[in-house]
Amino acid sequence: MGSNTALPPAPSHFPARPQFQGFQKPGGVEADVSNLEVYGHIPADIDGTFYRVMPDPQFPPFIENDPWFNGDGSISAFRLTQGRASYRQRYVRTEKFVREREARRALLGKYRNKFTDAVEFKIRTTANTNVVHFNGKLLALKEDAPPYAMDPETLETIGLETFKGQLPSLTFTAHPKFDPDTGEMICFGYEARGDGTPDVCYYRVAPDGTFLETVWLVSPVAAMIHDFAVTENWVVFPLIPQVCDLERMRRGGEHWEWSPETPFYIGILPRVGGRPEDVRWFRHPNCFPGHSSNAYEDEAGRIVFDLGLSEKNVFFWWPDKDGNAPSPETLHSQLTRITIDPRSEDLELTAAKNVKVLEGSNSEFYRVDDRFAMRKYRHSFFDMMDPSLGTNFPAIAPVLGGGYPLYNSLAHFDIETGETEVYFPGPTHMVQEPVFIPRKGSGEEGDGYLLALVNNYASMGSELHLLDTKDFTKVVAKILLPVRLRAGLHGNWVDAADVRK
Ligand SMILES: C=Cc1ccc(O)c(OC)c1
Ligand SMILES: [Fe+2]
Repeated sequence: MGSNTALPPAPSHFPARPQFQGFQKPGGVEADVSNLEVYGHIPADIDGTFYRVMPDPQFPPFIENDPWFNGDGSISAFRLTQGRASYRQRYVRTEKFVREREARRALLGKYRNKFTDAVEFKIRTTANTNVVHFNGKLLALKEDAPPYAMDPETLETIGLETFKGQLPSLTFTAHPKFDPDTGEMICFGYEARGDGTPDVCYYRVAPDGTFLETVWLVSPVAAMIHDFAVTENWVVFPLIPQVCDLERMRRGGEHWEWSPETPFYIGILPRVGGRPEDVRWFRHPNCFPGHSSNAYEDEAGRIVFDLGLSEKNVFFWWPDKDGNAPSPETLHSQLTRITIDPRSEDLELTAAKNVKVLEGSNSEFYRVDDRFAMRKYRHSFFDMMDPSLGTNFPAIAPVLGGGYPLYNSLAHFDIETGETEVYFPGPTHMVQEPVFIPRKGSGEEGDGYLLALVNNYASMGSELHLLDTKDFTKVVAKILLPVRLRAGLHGNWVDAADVRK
C-alpha cells in the first residue's frame, strides 16, 4: 500500500479470541527483577541463564483472528546463580516493533503476508521463535528473516545480523544446530529467495562467525521447513505439508495452507561438500512433522531421525483449501523414529520399513543433553499432555485462553529401557518447553537438571520449575515470577562458563 493510502482502523484492545484471552492476554511487559521468590532450593552448581522468547503483540492487530505466531518477540532471561534467581525481559527492537511504537498502532498485517501491511517494511520479522547464544551475542530468530542480534547481558537489540554481509539467504531457520565438539552452527533458510520460492539455502558457520559453506537447493514444493536435523555426515530437512502460494497471498490470503495431497518430504544432503544435485527427497505419506529430538547415524550408516509426528495438521489455524482443520483437542504427536538409508535407491518411506513410534504419549518440544546432539543418545525430555494425570480442566477453562496445543506435564524418556518418568506440576498448571542443564563435573548423558516455565492458572502467574533428572518426578525448586508470561516457543540454557567475556 502506498503512503497516502488511509491506514486500516487500529483497534484499541485485543479481540475476544482464545489466543488473546485469559492467560494468553498479551502482557506488553519489560522487566528487571533482581530477586525472585524461590520455594525449595536452587543447587549451588547451577550458574547460567535461561533465555526464552514468546510472541507478545505490542499492539492489537487490525487483522481478523491473527494467529498467536504473529506477535512481537519478547525475550525473557532468567539468571540463576549462587542459589538465587533474577529476571530481565525486553522486546526485540525489530523494524516492525520500532515503527509501530512510533506510530502507536499496529502497522504489520497478516502473518508473513506483506501484501496486507499498512506500510512498506524492509524487514517484517517479529523475531519471536527462538533465541540462541552464538559468538558472544544472542540471536533472536524467526524463520522469515535474518536474526536480530542482542546483548546477552542487557538484552539491548544490536540490530539485524547478516554476519558482516556473509549471509547468502533472505531467511534463517529458528532451529540452527550446534556441533558440541566444534561449536559450528549449522543452518538453513527456506523461501530463501523470497515468499513462495522453493529455494532452500544451506550454510555452515564457524564459531567465530565465518561462513564455511553454502549450498543452494530446490525443494519439491514451497512448504514450511520449521525444524531440521544434523548427523555426523548428513543434514535432514523435513517439509511440513503446509504450502505457500504467492497468488493467494496477493489476494490477501494466508501464507500457508494445509495440503493433504502433499507427502511428508524429507530432504537428505551431505553435511559437508554437498552439491545442489546431491539432495535426495524421500517421501512418506502425508502427516505433520513437529520438532526434532535428535538424529545420528547407526552402525550401518543409516540416518536415525527422532521427531514428533502427528497424523493431523498441528497448525490448525491454517486449514486446507476447503477450510478443514482438526480441533486442537484431537491432535496427538508422538516421539517417532524414522530410519533412512541415505544411499537407498528407493525414496518411498513406509511405516513398516522406516517408522517406529518410540513413545506413544501426546508429546512435543523434545530436548536432549546438547553435548550428545548429532550423536547416538539415550535421553529425551519433553512436554506431555496426559489428561489422566489430574488437570482440573473445568476449573481452569475460563482463564486458559488457547489457540495452540497444551501440555500438562514434563517427561523423561529413556530410549534404552523404554521407560518414561513424568513430572506433574499440579492440577491448575500447564508447561512450556524445558531446557536441560548438565550437572557440573558430570559427563554422563542426561545427568543434571530440567528447567521449564510453568503457567499457573490458579495464581494467573508464571513459575519456573526446576527438576533433578536423577529424581525426575519431584520438584527441586519453584521460582515464582511477579508476572504472567503467555505461551512461548523456544529457549536455551547458556552456562556462565560458556559466556565470552
Ligand atoms: C512452532 C513453530 C513455528 C513455526 C513458524 C513460526 O513462524 C512460528 O512463530 C512463532 C513458530
Ligand atoms: Fe520450533
